[in-house]
Amino acid sequence: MAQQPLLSLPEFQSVSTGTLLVKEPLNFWGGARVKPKDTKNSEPVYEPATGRVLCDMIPCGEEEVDEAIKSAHSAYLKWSKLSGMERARFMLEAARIIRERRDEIARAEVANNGKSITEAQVDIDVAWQCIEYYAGIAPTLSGQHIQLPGGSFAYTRREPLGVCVGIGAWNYPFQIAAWKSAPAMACGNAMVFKPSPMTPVTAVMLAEIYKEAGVPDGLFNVVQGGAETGGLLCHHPMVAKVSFTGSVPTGKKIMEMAAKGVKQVTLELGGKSPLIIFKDCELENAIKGALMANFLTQGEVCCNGTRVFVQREIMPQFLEEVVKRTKAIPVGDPMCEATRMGALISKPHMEKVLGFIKQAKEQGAKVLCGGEQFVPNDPKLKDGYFVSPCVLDNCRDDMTCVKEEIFGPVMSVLPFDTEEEVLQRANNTTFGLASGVFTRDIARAHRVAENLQAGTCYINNYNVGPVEVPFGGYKMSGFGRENGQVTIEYYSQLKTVVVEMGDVESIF
Ligand SMILES: NC(=O)c1ccc[n+]([C@@H]2O[C@H](COP(=O)([O-])OP(=O)(O)OC[C@H]3O[C@@H](n4cnc5c(N)ncnc54)[C@H](O)[C@@H]3O)[C@@H](O)[C@H]2O)c1
Ligand SMILES: C[N+](C)(C)CCCC=O
Repeated sequence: MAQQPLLSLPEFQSVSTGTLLVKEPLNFWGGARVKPKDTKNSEPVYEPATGRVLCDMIPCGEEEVDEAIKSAHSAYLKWSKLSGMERARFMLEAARIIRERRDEIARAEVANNGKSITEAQVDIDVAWQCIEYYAGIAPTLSGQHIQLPGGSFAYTRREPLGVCVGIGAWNYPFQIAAWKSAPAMACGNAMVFKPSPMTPVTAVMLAEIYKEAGVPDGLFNVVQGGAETGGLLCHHPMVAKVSFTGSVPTGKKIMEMAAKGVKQVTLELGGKSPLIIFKDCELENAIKGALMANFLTQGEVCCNGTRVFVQREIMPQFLEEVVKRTKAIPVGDPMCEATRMGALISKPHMEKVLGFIKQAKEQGAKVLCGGEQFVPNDPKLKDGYFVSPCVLDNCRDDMTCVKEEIFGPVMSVLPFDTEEEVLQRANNTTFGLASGVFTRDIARAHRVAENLQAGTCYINNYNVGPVEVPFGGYKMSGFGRENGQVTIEYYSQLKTVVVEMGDVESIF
């Protein structure tokens, strides 16, 4: 196994758009970066803001996946024997290192993903907060004592699952790796993580940070690759669980593969979430909420509220203000502090998003602003994948832009008249990840939250995601949860121990 020394993270401090080239191996197991065995299936990875090649993604084959999983298993044997307090100390140290290196990691994330530096910094903050949160939970994991007749008793033990696999999407590369590894590690598991082939750069930085924090070698491993490598992970007999973030079609395949080995699965899938704005809302907040619900990370957010239902009486004021503010969103170099929207993940994805907008116009929607490829003045950004943020009016529920996940900066606005009507329309989807409601009427807010078929309902806000709060879907948006206390149940199993204090009463 060829191993490289740790990459010094501070070298990312000087990264600006168009300057980063990643040459170091991007796999990590056995406590070090590992060079790929075979470079024949390598794929270029692009910097979205410039269209320049940032690095090569070289997929791991069967032998490498097996090495990574065995490395995880040997770490699991040590890690699972530590107390929660001991595990917490390593995790808190990892959180501290991430906090200290926030800007370097954020810059690498921006170069690879294309989102604005302002958002990337928040993502890194959420990552260390998640690790800190689960470090706090690790020492509290405990079982129950149950008294039985005659002095006998039973107790339960919350035990880890073993080697867990994490498979991530490209929109929150570092954060997803933290959301999966933190609860897994708190419960005593080890993890092999596969990032999206489009964003291979930052997960390995997290692996180095865990190593520096002192966790056993092999506790958090990174294998690079796409569908084939993902399949090898899901089928491996030493894997106990797969936690997946990505699209619905891939989620179905993951479930099928995991079913063959009766492995546990968490699926965090896509969405087409409704945001309902009643005429009695505080309009300024509702407008800000609609922008937050649609334009974070260039609209590439699973829980975005992309179907914005506005009560007919306030539609003119809502549209006027939302369009004015959408037009004012600074789109451009994602490394600049003033930028609020960067570049989409890839050229094909940008073309797909523009295709949805074209189709929306053909089906009768009216583009009130944006919806075009945007070429910033800076010559180095001329080949970047920028799209101007778009507001669509005259939308109907049967249009493709209203039914399908676009995963780009496109807000579809739909009028409604009554609460009953809007609830029926909002729930008329196979997705169920998130939802939102703006109203001053407390009773209505809770009634609507109760009746929306989604894993999250935001009242008078949207897309806030504190790590203490569970996150996950209803219907085809998936199952299982990330974040919050409940996620412990998805990374552990309960053993019951029954203790007899008297003699055995046998009927034989
Ligand atoms: N609910 C959430 O938390 C959440 C968060 C982010 C993104 N998403 C969803 O993810 C989608 C966009 O991300 P994407 O394009 O990376 O999704 P994707 O499904 O194409 O890929 C996700 C991951 O699965 C891997 N993969 C693909 N085929 C596989 C297979 N056959 N076996 C094993 N692994 C396989 C990919 O390499 C990648 O790592 C959107 O639908 C979005 O809504 C959901
Ligand atoms: C925007 N949030 C709330 C951070 C969620 C991001 C998770 C998925 O794309």
